[in-house]
Amino acid sequence: MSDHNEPPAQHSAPATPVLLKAEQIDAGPGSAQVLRGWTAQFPAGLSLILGEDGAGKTTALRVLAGELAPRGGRIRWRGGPPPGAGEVFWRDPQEPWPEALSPRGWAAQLRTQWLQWSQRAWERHVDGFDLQMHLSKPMYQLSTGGRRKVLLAAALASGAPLTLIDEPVAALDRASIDYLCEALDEAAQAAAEARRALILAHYDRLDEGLPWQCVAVLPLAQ
Ligand SMILES: Nc1ncnc2c1ncn2[C@@H]1O[C@H](COP(=O)(O)OP(=O)(O)OP(=O)(O)O)[C@@H](O)[C@H]1O
Repeated sequence: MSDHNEPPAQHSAPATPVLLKAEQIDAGPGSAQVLRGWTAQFPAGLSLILGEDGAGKTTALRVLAGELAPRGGRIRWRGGPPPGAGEVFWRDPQEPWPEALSPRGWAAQLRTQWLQWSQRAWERHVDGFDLQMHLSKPMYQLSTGGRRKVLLAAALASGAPLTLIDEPVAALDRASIDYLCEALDEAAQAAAEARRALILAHYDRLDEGLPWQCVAVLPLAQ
């Protein structure tokens, strides 16, 4: 980007080698153009896409996940083409759940799908988010916060090379937010060591103590 009036797309430079790059991405849902020339670099460990409501956080995650094709620009993963579906853990929290799928049933599916799935981590997060009593219920019977916690527990247990999480604390109670921050702190270290990228999108930094490797700022009305 050569326009000197444009706000910086990258708030802090990654401290370790870059795993994932978004280069000059133009994209948006439907006919909307939400991202214009979006450029960001994500290293191993924990990173944040930071932006206000409507800034394009979900759009950015969908592009990184390969769910939404950009109209311009490109995604690079480990120096090559974009990550394949088998490398990315991503589920739009707004997406409806299959009828009759329970958290336990979903975890059983994910265990076969993700080589690095940690059953121990899943069970710990189930306890940490107080999900035990909901494990056998269909997802649609859980509250919005309950479904969000299941999604977080699964994302953090997946061990996927690239894990993308949208609006992590939406509809969460205080105790669950505290547990999430502890779990993220631990997951950040594990991801950095295993050279995996864990990327969240949110409107603030959640907890100043979290070891953000990179904070990519999405300005409103790019
Ligand atoms: N299908 C669509 N067609 C047109 N515009 C859309 C569509 N879906 C979303 N938008 C608009 O695109 C903009 C960016 O949406 P996006 O969901 O990526 O932003 P966000 O930062 O995640 O914000 P929020 O947290 O409000 O969802 C918003 O203004 C939204 O209203």
